Amino acid sequence: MTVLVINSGSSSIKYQLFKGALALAGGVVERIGEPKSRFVHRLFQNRQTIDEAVFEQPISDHGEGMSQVFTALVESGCLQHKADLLGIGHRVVHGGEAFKEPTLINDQVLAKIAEIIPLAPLHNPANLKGIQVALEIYPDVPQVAVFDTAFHQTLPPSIFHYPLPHSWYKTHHIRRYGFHGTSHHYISKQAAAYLKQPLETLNLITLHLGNGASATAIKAGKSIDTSMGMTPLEGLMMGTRCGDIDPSLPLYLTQVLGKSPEDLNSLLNRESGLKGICGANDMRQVHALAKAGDPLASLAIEMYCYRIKKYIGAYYAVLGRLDVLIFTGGIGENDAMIRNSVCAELAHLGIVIDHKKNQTASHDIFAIQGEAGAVTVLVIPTDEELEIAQQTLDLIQNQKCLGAYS
Ligand SMILES: Nc1ncnc2c1ncn2[C@@H]1O[C@H](COP(=O)(O)OP(=O)(O)O)[C@@H](O)[C@H]1O
Ligand SMILES: CC(=O)OP(=O)(O)O
Ligand SMILES: [Mg+2]
Repeated sequence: MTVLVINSGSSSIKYQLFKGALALAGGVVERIGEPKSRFVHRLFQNRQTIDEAVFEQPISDHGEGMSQVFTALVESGCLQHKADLLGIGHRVVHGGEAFKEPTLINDQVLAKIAEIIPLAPLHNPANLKGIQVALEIYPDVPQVAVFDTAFHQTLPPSIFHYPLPHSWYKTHHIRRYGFHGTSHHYISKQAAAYLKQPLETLNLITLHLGNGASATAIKAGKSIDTSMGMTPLEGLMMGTRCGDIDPSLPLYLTQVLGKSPEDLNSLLNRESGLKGICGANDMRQVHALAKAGDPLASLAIEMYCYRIKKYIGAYYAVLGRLDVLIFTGGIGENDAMIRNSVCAELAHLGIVIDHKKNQTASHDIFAIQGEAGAVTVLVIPTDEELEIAQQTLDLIQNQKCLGAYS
């Protein structure tokens, strides 16, 4: 029996089909609603892609996209019938304060996710759309929502409150929530298993460095602070998002430069970060520009690493003792130069990198700390889809034990 995991974005659907912990197939439907939609369907064996089909034709909406995914899964022999699916797990970015754990989807849950839309206007409508479409196609298959915010529900009040009028929290739920929780949680468990130590005994800082980027301080297996806030805009510098800035800046942009709320949204979410400084948001391209002598690309890299370093210092202070520092995400997993710059001159905190180990190219976990380092530094490939599949499976099996499904 298999579990399908769906990560539905505003113009894309990413999916993976799992049998236990093994991914059988996966892919992405991109540019939905645009004339040049693209659907890539891959088959996996032992974590390697053994076949890839690319379809380039217009896909008008998420419903059509999801139907094509289902057809491709059946035609490539991954699913004989809908009944082969034990469950469907959906990534939902914002769960507000309502969802502290994976949740079986029903009408009330859908209504609650819709209620949270004002807190995550970029993400939740697309997630909801994916769920609605999957429910139409697979009405009898149990569906589970797994929230990016759930792992951070352990943040203490002194961390999750903003120093703003308290009534705003009461009436408008304005607080810090944190994101990428599925990834931070997954890599912390992977680190504990790799080190053969109970997670509860470890103090960790996890760095998820992808297009979006966030840092989390984890103590006794719980998130105690994280860099993203009410939305995924706060914290580290990202591909196109600014991260921490003076909160007066949007006021200045509105009052002095006449920018509208839509302009601000676009400027801060899509035109800032690496892209804002040097014009490129893909870190590989930023490196290429820097190598070619572009001073703005070098500046962007320097800013990116400095801001991560600052969070490491802050979280070290908060944790009191640091056992493990983890890099993950497309940049964290692949970019030795960024890891090196982030960790440079942190020997006074016990963070020392072995330059040779740091050059390792691997799809598995590897350690990169040097002999002189007291802190274990790990590179861990994240797998949010696998974590969602496992949480979905656990929940459905528990429900079955309770007799909710026959
Ligand atoms: N080999 C590499 N070296 C440096 N950066 C890389 C490499 N591979 C991927 N990246 C970077 O990873 C980022 C995307 O990370 P990813 O985790 O895939 O993002 P997403 O948030 O979309 O899941 C991009 O900036 C990309 O340039
Ligand atoms: C929450 C968030 O920032 O997600 P992503 O990195 O997928 O954009
Ligand atoms: Mg990712």
